[in-house]
Amino acid sequence: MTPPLPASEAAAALIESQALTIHRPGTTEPVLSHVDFRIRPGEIVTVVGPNGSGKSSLIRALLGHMPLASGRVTRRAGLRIGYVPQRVQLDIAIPMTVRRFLSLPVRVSEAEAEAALASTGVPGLGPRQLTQLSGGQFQRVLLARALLSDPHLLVLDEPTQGLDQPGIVAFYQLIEEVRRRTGASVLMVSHDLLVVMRSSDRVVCLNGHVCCEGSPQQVSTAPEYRALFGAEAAGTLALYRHNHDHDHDHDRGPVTVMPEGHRHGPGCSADHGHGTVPGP
Ligand SMILES: Nc1ncnc2c1ncn2[C@@H]1O[C@H](COP(=O)(O)OP(=O)(O)OP(=O)(O)O)[C@@H](O)[C@H]1O
Repeated sequence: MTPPLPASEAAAALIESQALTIHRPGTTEPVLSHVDFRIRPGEIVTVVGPNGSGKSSLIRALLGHMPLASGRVTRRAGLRIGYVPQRVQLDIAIPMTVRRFLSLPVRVSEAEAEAALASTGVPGLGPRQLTQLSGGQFQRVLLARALLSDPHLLVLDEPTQGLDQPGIVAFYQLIEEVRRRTGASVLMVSHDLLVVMRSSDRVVCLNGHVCCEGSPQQVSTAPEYRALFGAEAAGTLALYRHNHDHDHDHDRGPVTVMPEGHRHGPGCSADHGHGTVPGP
């Protein structure tokens, strides 16, 4: 279990960006403009947005894996991060057992490896080849590996790519359980709009800049979100309301939208209000 933070740091962000701006390599063309972002202890925050909207770039910049054109990223001193990359990047053909994979790059004991696998619902997979795993098993092995460092923050970049609908739902349930058990915050990129709505504390809708941000309920009714996701957004909202009519959180503040003068990316409503969208 991750040790609780001192009270003085309880509300402080684990990672924060201010006016984060990234350019396409070798150009001055912005991939992300003036993004203010923060994740606090214990939160599940999901970043949504169309293909190419800069979601992965934001994650990489927050982790310090990408140079900034301007702005600032602050990570809490001593922050331990468990990273689950996009599945495609680790879909390797070289023979390797799950057990060996879990010891890369830091060697772990047999007991630690088995406990991590058990905690993500795949006990006993240690001797299996990575290439023999199903998509769902592979994602759980990736998550087990990320948990081995006892992270304060789990970062997952489209963790359910290639999974079927029941597999997606089961994976997000596991993420919520991990958060409950370890107290770790979770930052993820996802395309699974409905499941995102159900399992996140906060959703950030990105399209080269922050289009809108707030509780799932707030974002799903925001015009910026609807402009980006169209019919899919409307369907998501209907399902979200249906599933959550017992559990709406009315305490949260209003949706935050960017101040005047921010750049509109393609697909972002050009006439949305600059100011504050009232909460539900
Ligand atoms: N190494 C790179 N060189 C050049 N352009 C890049 C590089 N990495 C990202 N980009 C560009 O930056 C933009 C944002 O890419 P990014 O991968 O962050 O988007 P994304 O929202 O994660 O997309 P997807 O949903 O398709 O994964 C895209 O236009 C992409 O082509």
